[in-house]
Amino acid sequence: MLLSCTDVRKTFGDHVVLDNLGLEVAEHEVVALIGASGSGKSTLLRCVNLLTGIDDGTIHLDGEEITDPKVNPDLVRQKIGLVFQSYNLFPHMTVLDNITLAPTRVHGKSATEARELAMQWLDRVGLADKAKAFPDGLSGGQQQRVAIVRALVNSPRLLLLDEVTSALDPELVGEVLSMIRDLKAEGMTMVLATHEMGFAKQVADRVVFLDAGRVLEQGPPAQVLGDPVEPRTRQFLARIIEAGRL
Ligand SMILES: Nc1ncnc2c1ncn2[C@@H]1O[C@H](COP(=O)(O)OP(=O)(O)OP(=O)(O)O)[C@@H](O)[C@H]1O
Repeated sequence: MLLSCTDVRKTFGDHVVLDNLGLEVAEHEVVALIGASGSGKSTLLRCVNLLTGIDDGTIHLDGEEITDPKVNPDLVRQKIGLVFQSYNLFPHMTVLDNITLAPTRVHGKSATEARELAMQWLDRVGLADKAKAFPDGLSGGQQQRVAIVRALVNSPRLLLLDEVTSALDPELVGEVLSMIRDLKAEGMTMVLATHEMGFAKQVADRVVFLDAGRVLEQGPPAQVLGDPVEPRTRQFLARIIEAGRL
């Protein structure tokens, strides 16, 4: 397994957000996390990227226990890209500087190497002409693609995507989706949290339903989204259908 979360427990005060959660992700697999607001999807992604510490349990990446306090989080984050709903690009920096900042400042790459890599990626996603632009000169879809490139430039083993299409106007969702499909075709391992069941259906190999910080049900998208076993998954999907999101 590339990623193994075992008995992961995370609390905020007396609120148990991840409750002895187990999740395994194989190399090249794309896993979609679904579940009600507050079920712990974002928290799980943040714990995997070591942005949030866990109270108990372990997380292994490629056989290494990354939750071991002796592990350097910067080295782990080099192997795990995380992209947020709100892009989080630095507004005062150009697209190119946004992408090369972490590789040069944190991960020890030379400026030339980082620039070359960044330009290769921007070229691949059709944004090379935006390298010198500032984020506010880009559409939401372009900004999100830049944010994904920023995560990819370290050649991560695992890409975590937290609601990456949720802030976008519907007509811009397609370009981000198609980038993610291309990454899947190239064998990138991804875990994505989403409220968009169509997105999960289109890109995921496996859908994992989180309920109150636990994995309640998982399986192929057609099974979990089309014919779920657990009553709580059925209830959740019924609400999604009511909201017109399936
Ligand atoms: N830093 C924090 N301090 C206190 N509580 C937090 C913190 N971060 C998250 N929580 C709580 O943890 C719970 C799970 O939040 P999380 O964002 O992981 O859920 P989610 O499934 O991603 O929800 P959504 O679909 O709305 O993004 C929520 O009740 C949230 O209020």
